Amino acid sequence: MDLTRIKNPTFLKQLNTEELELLAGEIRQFLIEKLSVTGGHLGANLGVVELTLALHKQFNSPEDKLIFDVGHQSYIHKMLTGRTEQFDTLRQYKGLCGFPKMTESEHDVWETGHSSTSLSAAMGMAIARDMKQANNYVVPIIGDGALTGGMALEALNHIGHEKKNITVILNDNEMSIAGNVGALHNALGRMRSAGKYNRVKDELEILLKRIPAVGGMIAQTAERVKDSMKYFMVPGMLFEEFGFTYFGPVDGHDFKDLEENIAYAKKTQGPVLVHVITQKGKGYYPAESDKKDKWHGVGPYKIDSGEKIKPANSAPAWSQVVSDTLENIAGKDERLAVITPAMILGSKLDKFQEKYPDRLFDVGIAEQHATTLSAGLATQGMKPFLAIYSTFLQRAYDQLVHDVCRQNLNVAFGIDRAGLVGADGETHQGVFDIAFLRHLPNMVIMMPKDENECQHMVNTAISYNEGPIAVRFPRGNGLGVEMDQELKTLPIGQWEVLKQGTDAVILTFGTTIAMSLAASEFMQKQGVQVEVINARFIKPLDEQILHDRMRKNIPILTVEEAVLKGGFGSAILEFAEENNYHPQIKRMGIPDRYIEHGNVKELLEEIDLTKEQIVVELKKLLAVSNDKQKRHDE
Ligand SMILES: Cc1ncc(C[n+]2csc(CCOP(=O)(O)OP(=O)(O)O)c2C)c(N)n1
Ligand SMILES: CC(=O)[C@@H](O)[C@H](O)COP(=O)(O)O
Ligand SMILES: [Mg+2]
Repeated sequence: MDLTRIKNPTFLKQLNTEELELLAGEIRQFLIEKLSVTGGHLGANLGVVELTLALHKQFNSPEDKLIFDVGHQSYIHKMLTGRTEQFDTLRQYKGLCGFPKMTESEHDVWETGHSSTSLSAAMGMAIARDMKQANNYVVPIIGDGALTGGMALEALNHIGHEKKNITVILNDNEMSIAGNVGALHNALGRMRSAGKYNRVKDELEILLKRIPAVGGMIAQTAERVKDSMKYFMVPGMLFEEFGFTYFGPVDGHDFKDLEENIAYAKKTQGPVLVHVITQKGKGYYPAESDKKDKWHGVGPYKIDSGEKIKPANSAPAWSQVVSDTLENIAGKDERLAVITPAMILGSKLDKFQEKYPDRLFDVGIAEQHATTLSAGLATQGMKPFLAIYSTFLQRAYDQLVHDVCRQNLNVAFGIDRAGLVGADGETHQGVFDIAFLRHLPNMVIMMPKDENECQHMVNTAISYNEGPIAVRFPRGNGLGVEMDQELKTLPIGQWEVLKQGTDAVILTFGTTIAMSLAASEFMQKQGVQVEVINARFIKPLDEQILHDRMRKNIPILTVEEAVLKGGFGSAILEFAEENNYHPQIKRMGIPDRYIEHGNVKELLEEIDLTKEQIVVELKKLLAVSNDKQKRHDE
């Protein structure tokens, strides 16, 4: 079938099992081909082809609300809702988003990207439905990994209490990005092996109803028998205790099983949970057989061999530099414990885990727990290093404020994916961490200019014992610089002059150093000497340098790949105001809006965070400054 002709999912209602199976095969083939060029979350999507088809056949989207948790597995949903022909632009600039996006389709009723929000959103939609006395279905689809997120458990608790009609589809593939972890994961494992329960319960109820209620004794005893059997037989007892009717485990690749159980669930009053067992990567051997992550998220690859097409850059990944440094230090510092909230592979910590299995803690998708656990570790004299993406650290704001910084605990944060991340887009850009960390008392924030300075900053963070400290670093690979053999500790708050100059100064750090140096070189050719300083400590500031430059009234340009509001540039403005200086200051960075997906270069150009714009801003600064000087001299 020509998949690009699918405009909406209603046609599915006419298809029988064989036709659905045929369609599933075509969709799988389409995804394998398209993503071999664009990359994307192949493994997760290959696992939900049948499930998504069955859901769109059984429910009437968008009246019925299909809510995809994390949303990385919504490609089939997008294909069924008229977006197949956009897949050549998947996760590209101005192209198809890799997560649900309301502006793309009315069928995308909730936007995700961060995990574990679907049940709470579903509860909100169910309450609204009931207040409006409507009767649509609300159907969150949540993975076994996302279910380990605290929000999901908060929502289960509330939904079960309110007994709202919500049909939760648990997509259980035993995987998070890597293998799933946690007691809940183990409980799901028991449920997977427990076999069918629902029909047994129904048959039992039919049998019990046939027993003549002699004086009620038999019926009461029979009821007790049923309930006690329930404890032994209900694989989903955990969910039944939460007030849900549990259906499953259901074969997530068998249309008959899927449709039968979804139909059952639709007829059931109150909260329902359908436990669907799927296989991540299904239908593509290189993904299915992958031991690490079942091709959760991949770049381009060769279809026949499954060989991944590596990008040219041979420099080590920033995450690898951090992980290797942790490994180096772990051998010398018994206090070190490394914590990751379900990102062991993204943070390149698998090798560390092999070498130090007792000092690496994967807590699941639980950033709040990870942060306060780290704080608890620090109270006992240990040195926790929390490896966490900038965007996911947002989940733990109060733990930062209330547990870590207020108690001034020695927690080190390795803030990965700091800055624009590119293809994952607005839900994942790591651009807010400076703004939400800088105003926290006691917090130290630094960012390295290259991998060599990165290893020294990791070492500095671990040897620092005066409170919380964060080293932030970007997604991707480093610059390929020479690495020192000996680790150093950097003096806290000390900046580094990279290029001398007296006419203006650029204060910058991390990924915007290169464009700043290039702009300064360009200005030098025009006879203007622009100093470039590596402001590698975002907090505390290098006050000695600032007093010196501001006293001389040198125009200052700050450049950062982070939000302007509350960012590093704001700190410079605050310093001038607090010390009664009045230099010309201009800030460059991320504007006050969300930055969508695309490659980082395109995104930087979109927001004018470029060498060319730095030159423009420098010229404007100098013009104003010269004018001021002229008026002053007259
Ligand atoms: C708050 C948050 N933390 C971490 C992630 C990174 N992440 C994306 S998908 C994923 C695993 C999700 O597992 P599951 O829900 O089982 O979905 P599957 O990929 O197995 O289909 C993780 C940890 C995220 N998106 N959001
Ligand atoms: C969907 C999700 O949140 C993760 O899969 C994320 O996309 C990983 O990002 P990296 O590719 O930067 O590790
Ligand atoms: Mg999973």
